[in-house]
Amino acid sequence: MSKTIVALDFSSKQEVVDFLSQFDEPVYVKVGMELTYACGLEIIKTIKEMGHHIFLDLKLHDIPNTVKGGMKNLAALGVDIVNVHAAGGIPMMQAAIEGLEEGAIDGKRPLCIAVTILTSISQEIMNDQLGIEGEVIDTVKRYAQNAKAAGLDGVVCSVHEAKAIHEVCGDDFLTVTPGIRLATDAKGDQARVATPDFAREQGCDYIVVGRSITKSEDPVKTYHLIEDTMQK
Ligand SMILES: O=C(O)c1cc(=O)[nH]c(=O)n1[C@@H]1O[C@H](COP(=O)(O)O)[C@@H](O)[C@H]1O
Repeated sequence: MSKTIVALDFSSKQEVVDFLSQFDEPVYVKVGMELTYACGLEIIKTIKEMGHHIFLDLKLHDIPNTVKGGMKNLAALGVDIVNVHAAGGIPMMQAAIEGLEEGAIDGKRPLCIAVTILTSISQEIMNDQLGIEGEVIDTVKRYAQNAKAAGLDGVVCSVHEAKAIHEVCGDDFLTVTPGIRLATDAKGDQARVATPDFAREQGCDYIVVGRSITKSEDPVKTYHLIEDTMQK
């Protein structure tokens, strides 16, 4: 199974089809709000028909009853992973699982993971703007433990927290890590970044890579370079 999830942050179906047509193997892709708001959930069907795995990244964050209803409907799409914000609290995350179980096709629900502290959030932003005291790693660990207590399958975190999360939540608890940059890439809007090499060393289960692949001159070649690094 591929360990690289490619973020399809595009605004049209044509861009998605053109991008994926370059690959002659199944790719694990992430469909987020940009693509969903442009194309609707119909795009899931298109990507599934092309044979790819899908992480549907809609980051649900609302009261438990609303998240439960939302997840019940998402479960019917047959995607592989969905997510919520851990900041919604344990009852909201439990409701997400209940909704997924109710809506599951053939009794098999998608994996559900919780976004901890976004990789675009620095230590300073977390302390000074969000008003959360202490170190980022401690908040991320606490959110991960909440996610595990609620019955989720893993978290989204930065590479820098993956090892600590496996230590407190176990090796089976998934760490999905965006904020991936090649050594030559600019950080852009991300704050807590790391290379694929470091992600492998830290034991990340999956890395999420967007612009380093989608905006590269040869996306297929860059994808394989990154995936080979993860599989070393
Ligand atoms: O949930 C996510 O996927 C996510 C969480 C997070 O903390 N940081 C983060 O960057 N992401 C997503 O990961 C992708 C990163 O894109 P690039 O920065 O272009 O590699 C984007 O689609 C983000 O929405």
